Amino acid sequence: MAVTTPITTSPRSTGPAFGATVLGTPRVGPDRELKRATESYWAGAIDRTELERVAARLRSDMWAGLRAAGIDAIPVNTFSFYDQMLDTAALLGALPGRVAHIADDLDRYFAAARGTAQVAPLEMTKWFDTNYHYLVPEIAPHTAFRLDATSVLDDLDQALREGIAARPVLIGPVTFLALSKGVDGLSDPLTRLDDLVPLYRELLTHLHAAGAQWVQFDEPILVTDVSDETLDRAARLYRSLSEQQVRPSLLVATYFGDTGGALDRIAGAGVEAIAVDLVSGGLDAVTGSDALGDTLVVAGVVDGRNVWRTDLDRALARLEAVRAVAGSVAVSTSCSLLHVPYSLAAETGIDATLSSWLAFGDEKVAEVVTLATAVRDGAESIGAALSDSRAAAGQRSADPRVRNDTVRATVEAERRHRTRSTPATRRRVVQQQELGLPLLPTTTIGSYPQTTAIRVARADLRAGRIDGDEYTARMRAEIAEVVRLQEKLGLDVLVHGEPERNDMVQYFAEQLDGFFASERGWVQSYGTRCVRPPILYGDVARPDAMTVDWFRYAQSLSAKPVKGMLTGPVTILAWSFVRDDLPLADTADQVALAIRQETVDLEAAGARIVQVDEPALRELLPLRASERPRYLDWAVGAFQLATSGVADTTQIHTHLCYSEFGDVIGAIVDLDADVTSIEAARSHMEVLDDLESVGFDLGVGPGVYDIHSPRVPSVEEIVDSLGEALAVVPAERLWVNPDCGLKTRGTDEVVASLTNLVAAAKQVRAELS
Ligand SMILES: CN1c2c(nc(N)[nH]c2=O)NC[C@@H]1CNc1ccc(C(=O)N[C@@H](CCC(=O)N[C@@H](CCC(=O)N[C@@H](CCC(=O)O)C(=O)O)C(=O)O)C(=O)O)cc1
Ligand SMILES: N[C@@H](CCS)C(=O)O
Ligand SMILES: [Zn+2]
Repeated sequence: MAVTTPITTSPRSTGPAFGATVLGTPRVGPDRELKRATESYWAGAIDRTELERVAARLRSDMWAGLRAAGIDAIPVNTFSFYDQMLDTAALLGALPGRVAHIADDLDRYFAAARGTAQVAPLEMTKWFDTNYHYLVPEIAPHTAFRLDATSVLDDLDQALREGIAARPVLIGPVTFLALSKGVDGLSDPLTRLDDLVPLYRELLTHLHAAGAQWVQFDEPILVTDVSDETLDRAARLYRSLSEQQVRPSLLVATYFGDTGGALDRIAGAGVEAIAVDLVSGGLDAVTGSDALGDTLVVAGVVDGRNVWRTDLDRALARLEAVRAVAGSVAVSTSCSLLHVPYSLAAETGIDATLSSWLAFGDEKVAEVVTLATAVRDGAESIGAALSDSRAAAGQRSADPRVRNDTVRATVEAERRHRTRSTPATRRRVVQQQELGLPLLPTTTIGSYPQTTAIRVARADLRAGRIDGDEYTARMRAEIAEVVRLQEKLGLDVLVHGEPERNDMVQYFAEQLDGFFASERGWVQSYGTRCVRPPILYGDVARPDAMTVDWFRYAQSLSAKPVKGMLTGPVTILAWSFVRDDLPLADTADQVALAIRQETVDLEAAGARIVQVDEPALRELLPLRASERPRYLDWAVGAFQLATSGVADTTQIHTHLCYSEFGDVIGAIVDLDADVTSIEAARSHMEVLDDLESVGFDLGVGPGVYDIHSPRVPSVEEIVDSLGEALAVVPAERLWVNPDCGLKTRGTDEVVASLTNLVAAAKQVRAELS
């Protein structure tokens, strides 16, 4: 791969021009080395020195790889031991006061991330519309911001010692505060933006003195519907930073959407460079701007969050359009590569044809460099790469695995089946006759602890140490154990525990046509937890039933109803790498049809209740309000298509979690699920008020305790939660369940918590009768 030299005219300030960069990198390690080292550190198996050695090595390898590939401006400080928002809170002296007593800075940091027996962790929530979760900093009126730049400066120092053209990356102050939570009476953390200015100015001074020539401020908040007031504040802030005499050049990075009017405001504030995401949109904002004549535009033409090979012709056309209006242009990924796996080279089970359609992290880096070469030397200089790109695109669109006319015809024929014929209130009556459940029925969300024994069985199967029969026997033993436990605890509606699922999306993707499930394509979801998003490349069909045998076995062990347990179409899409050659709404209907077939098969196998989980319903909600109604329309439609194939007597449950539901409350009603279990413990049941206020009159199970914490809730606490719920929801519609599945918890905590949950339900039932 040709190494690029600077290709552009110099921007205003001192930083050297560059032609090829990425906005950020994965950090967990190609083989999840950081995950293993961090978890070993937590377990006391390695010390801090060893953990830091692993971290330094990962950084060093990443930078060396980027440099060798031809990237001429390398982002640093994109490493994190847990999360970049938490790092920023630490940088600004804004860790919560409740961890201040912990002397060791790393342990203090981990305490804020994970909590300890004494202190609660920070809340965690979705990073924009991705499957990455960040920790939500808490900002009070009196939070005394104080700069602690040790970590950034150490990172920079390591990079410069290794001869890296390093560009430190920081979360921009506007995004940092906009995503923080106001506490102790502070309603809007952004009102404290001016208080951060001196710290960021001081930081620029330190970074400049240490040798940084560029600094990147990540401001993805600017692609959302921010108010004019926020834009004014942002422009003032960057004006104030750019007016500083001695400093590195400033790059403000926007990504995940269209910058709209924010682009001109930030360019006009005097920063030297702006990064724009030209994959999710944004070209019109750039070409329509007359404020970029002196600005280096870092053009994100290589998709940083999906895995398709870049169409080089299309990317070059975009780069040309940018070059026509910008002072200069550099080629980049659309966002950090945090959201894609490290390298296609690690995948051994993928066929060469499919592989030729894809680009993971390493391959995207190579694409950036190729495009930068074309910008510098002309398109003819990358003739071979252009031919390859065109050949792969042609081959992909003609491949028979991509298009399945039977699937398309069936979806077309079934598409109108989106409603259950009988209204929910009448269904409730027949379902109650069928199920005969007590008032306030108790249940769980589906998964029980994924024990080491379960994971080892799966690893043994993969490695050929055991065969399929032995694996089935081990999973059945787990199911039997979980059913026995639930009978003993006295739960009313049982689950099989999901031991056979490596992941609630990947498990289904592995069995559906149209998906490729990677072996090593790990992507960080939060902290040390990773997922392997499947790649959805073709029309989706269900060759065989996916869950029926496990259900049938579980139901054979108990007279109580066992829930059939499925993942819904929206969540399957949200946690996969989706097609870029078919509208998401169409793919959603294909997945929905497969799930519909499964619900019908489960019903035929004796399931009286089928749960279709949609924890990611909120996650895919577009960042711009104007695009939301269209999304909600197809998302709700897909759920309805998936769930309306069963008889009135079959009760459909759904489960929602990981989000604030305010923006999707109407959609939850429209799902028309007979029972909705929903995360509520951390928000003190507020979601129930929201639901009832829009006329929700279906069954609801607000989570009565938070499964994200190891804490065992007392009977009294759960009774109190149920009291809060009963103030809003009539007893006939109220269910009792935890917030979410129990897969990440230990068995002892689960037994103790569910014992209390059942006792609390019984106590409240007795009070009601
Ligand atoms: C509910 N959540 C989910 C999201 N996205 C998903 N796709 N799935 C989800 O469930 N997004 C929102 C949240 C995020 N929450 C979590 C929670 C927990 C995890 C998690 O625990 N991840 C595991 C990996 C899970 C998995 O795939 N397990 C495999 C085994 C994988 C493995 O490590 N194998 C080893 C060999 C065996 C061994 O030694 O254990 C190997 O390959 O080296 C399985 O069970 O078969 C994690 O470890 O991070 C993720 C998101
Ligand atoms: N049924 C799944 C839902 C998680 S959101 C579980 O229990 O893990
Ligand atoms: Zn959940």
